[in-house]
Formats: sequence, structure tokens, C-alpha cells
Amino acid sequence: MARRMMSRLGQWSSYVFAVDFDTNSDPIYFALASKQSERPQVFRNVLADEKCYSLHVQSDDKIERAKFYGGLKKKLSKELPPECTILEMSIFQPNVKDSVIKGYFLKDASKSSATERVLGELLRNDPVYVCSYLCGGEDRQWSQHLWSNTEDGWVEVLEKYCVVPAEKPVHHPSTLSIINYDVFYSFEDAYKVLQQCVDIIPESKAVLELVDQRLESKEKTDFPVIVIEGLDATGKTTLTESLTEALGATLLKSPPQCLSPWRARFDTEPPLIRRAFYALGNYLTAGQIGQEARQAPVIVDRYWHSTAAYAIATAVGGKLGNLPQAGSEVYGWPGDLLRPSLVLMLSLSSQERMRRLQVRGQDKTMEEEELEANHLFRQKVEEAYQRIEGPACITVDASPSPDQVLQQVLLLIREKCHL
Ligand SMILES: Nc1nc2c(ncn2[C@H]2C[C@H](O)[C@@H](COP(=O)(O)OP(=O)(O)OP(=O)(O)O)O2)c(=O)[nH]1
Ligand SMILES: Nc1ncnc2c1ncn2[C@@H]1O[C@H](COP(=O)(O)OP(=O)(O)O)[C@@H](O)[C@H]1O
Repeated sequence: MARRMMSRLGQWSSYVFAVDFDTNSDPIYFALASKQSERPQVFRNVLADEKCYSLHVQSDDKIERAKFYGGLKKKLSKELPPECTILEMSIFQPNVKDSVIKGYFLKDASKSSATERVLGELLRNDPVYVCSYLCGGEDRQWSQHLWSNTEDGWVEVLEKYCVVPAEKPVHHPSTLSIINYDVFYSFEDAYKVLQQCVDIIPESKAVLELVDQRLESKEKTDFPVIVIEGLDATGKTTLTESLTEALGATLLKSPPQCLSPWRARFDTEPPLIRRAFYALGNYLTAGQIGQEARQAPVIVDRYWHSTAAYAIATAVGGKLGNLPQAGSEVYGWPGDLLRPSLVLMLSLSSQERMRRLQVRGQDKTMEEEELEANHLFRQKVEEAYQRIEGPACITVDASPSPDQVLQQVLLLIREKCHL
């Protein structure tokens, strides 16, 4: 392990470390250097005299990294002393895609050695790098100390680096690993992830067998395909059902009904695996759309916009402004996924949407809980919806009565799809 870490360490001097001290401000960025920096200290204003540590997942296997990282926060929250604050952290090379190594930064205000004991255990048993941070000397310079295992199981400091301030990068580190980690832009890329999960998630095999039997979808459809999108309780189910009746259309949804037995199982997985599952759901639905749009118009309840918007909003940390700019490739449509004729996004005030959620009283998915609890997440989902292209969505005011919304949407469909 030490040898492997030594080879990786050489690269760390070109990496920047980002610690999210709170979601409403920029992360603290720092780098490592072999000598002290003349510039003011990185942590002076955010750390008192807590002991600080960081741990990063170091496996080269994307699935193993995602699975381990997915369970790490729960493990730390359970085993670390309550006085130890756990903060999101990443190491990355600015503007280098896929360079992000995710981890946690620990501010330990406890007086016990419990944190060091837990980290020593992790180091011995799991694919992690563990570091401690010390503030020394009269100029209170910070240094990072990388831990390693010795043969007789003790922890020793393998390497020491000076911690120096780093420039704020152009792109927030969380935006560097969206493609093929949070959002999949081809069937093959999503399919490969579930193939690699067959040994650890047996349900993947059943999902892949269904996907292997999917209907091929053509580029063009004989009848229009209209997707209805929107946050939970904006009225999608109500509208899609009345639209289907009014147009003599076929109603489909994504993920399709045939994936229902496994959806809750994949909702518990880390983003890499969960989003691959939803992406494959879109390809299954696309095959059904191609088939059904030969005979009649097709209405779809959620499709690509939901998959991409929720994934991007979940992946991008910190402020709303950290979202990739409009026009970024992350908002592009997968080249091999059937494009609908029209995408309508139902928009509603938060108050009315909450009222309707209460009235409906269904149990909520984890993401619905998150939408309710987290105004910033909801803003990111809505903003990501608006930035997705190929086709972009058209916003519809969903606050009038069900019938008025239906009439408004029928007018739009007649105008845009000549139905
Ligand atoms: N359909 C769909 N939902 C996704 C995707 N990624 C995340 N989600 C989340 C968004 C919502 O929190 C939840 C939506 O679940 P459903 O597809 O069952 O929507 P449904 O229309 O039943 O819920 P709603 O009526 O909108 O409250 O799943 C995705 O790719 N497709
Ligand atoms: N235009 C509307 N005005 C008032 N209530 C509505 C309207 N559309 C739907 N509802 C009600 O709001 C709740 C959520 O609607 P639903 O169609 O389930 O939304 P979604 O499918 O987007 O979650 C339901 O109780 C529904 O009866």
C-alpha cells in the first residue's frame, strides 16, 4: 500500500483540495507544497484549535469507489465522536474532467483519541488515504501529514506537506465528474455500469435482461411525442391522464412500469449506479415510444429532463451559481436517445406545490423529501431543467384549475405539433 501511495503522492502537488465549510459560500481551496507560503494562512478564519483530518477513497475501480464512498458518511457519522464535524471534500486538478477524488474533511473538537482510532481502522481495512493537519510554529503554518500502515499494524506519518492557499478554480470541482458518473449520454455507458454491478447487486442481471429485450426506437416517429415534466405534485399525473383521453393518445412513463420491481433497490445506490439505472429506464421507454407512436400520439410522464436535472442538481455542491453554465455539454441530449416532439415543464409556486403534496398525501421518495427540505436543491433542479437542450422544455403555468391547464396545453400542442 505504501508503495502505491508513494506513486500517487507525486501527483498530488498538481492537485487542489476543496473543503465545503458551508453550502452558501465557496469551498476553502488549498494546495500542497514542499515549502511554506508567504501568503496568509488558509484555515486561519475557519478553524480554531480543532484537530483536523481528511480521508479520501483511493480505489482505481469506479464502482468500488462509488460504493465505498456512498457508505462512508454513514459509517463516519456512526463511529466518530459527536463533536467531530464531517465536511464534504474533494481533491482535483482544476479543469481536468474525471480528476476528482471525493472524500471528507474532519474538524474534531473532541478531546478523545476516538477519531484517530476510527481513522486508523479505516486505513488498515479500506481503500482510503488518511491525513492529519497540524498548525505549528509561531507563524501558525498548517501542514498535512499522510498516514500509512506499518507492518506491525501501527499508523505512521509517511509524508509531510505544507498547506498553502490555492486560487478559486473556474469550475466548481463537483462539475468535473458529471459526465458518465452522474449523467450518462449513451446507452453503452449506462449499460456498462450495471454490467459491472452484477456481482455486487444481483438485481442488475434482471434489469439488463429486460434492457437486452428493449424495442429499437427510430429517430423519427409517425405521431407526435409529448413529454410532461415538473417537480413532484406540479400536476403531471393529472395532466397526462386527461391529455391521453383528450388526444386518444398512449400514456407512457420513465422509468417504465417493467422496472418498478427494482426501482426502490436502485434508489438506495450511490449516484453512479442509480443514475445508470434511470438512464437505462429512458432507453426502455424510448423503445416503447417508438412502437406506440406508430399508431397514435404518445404522452410521457417524465423522461430525459428528469434524469439529467435531478442528477446534475444532486451532483453540484454549494451555491446555485456553481451549476455548469447554460450551453455546457452536460445539458446536451444523448445522441442515441429518441427525441420527443415537445417537452412541457409544469411550473408552480412552492406554496401551491406544497399544498397539493399535502392534499395528495402519498409517501414521498428520498428526492421528494430533499426537494421539500432543501430550497437550494429545488432551485438547482428547476434551473437544470431550463438549461437542458435538444429539445429544451417549454414552461407551462400549472396553477390554474386542471381543466384550464389541460386547455392551455392542448392549444400549445396544436400549435407546436399541428395535432
Ligand atoms: N422518473 C424519474 N424520476 C427521477 C429520475 N431521477 C430522479 N427521479 C426522482 C424525481 C422524483 O423525486 C421522483 C419521481 O418519481 P416518479 O417518477 O414516480 O414521479 P411521479 O410522477 O410518480 O412523482 P410525482 O408525481 O412527480 O410526485 O424520482 C429519473 O431519471 N426519472
Ligand atoms: N391544476 C391543478 N389544480 C389543483 N390541484 C391539482 C391540479 N393538478 C393536480 N392537482 C392535485 O395536486 C396533487 C398532485 O397532482 P399530481 O398529478 O399527482 O402531480 P405529479 O404527478 O406532478 O406529482 C393531486 O392531489 C392532484 O389532484
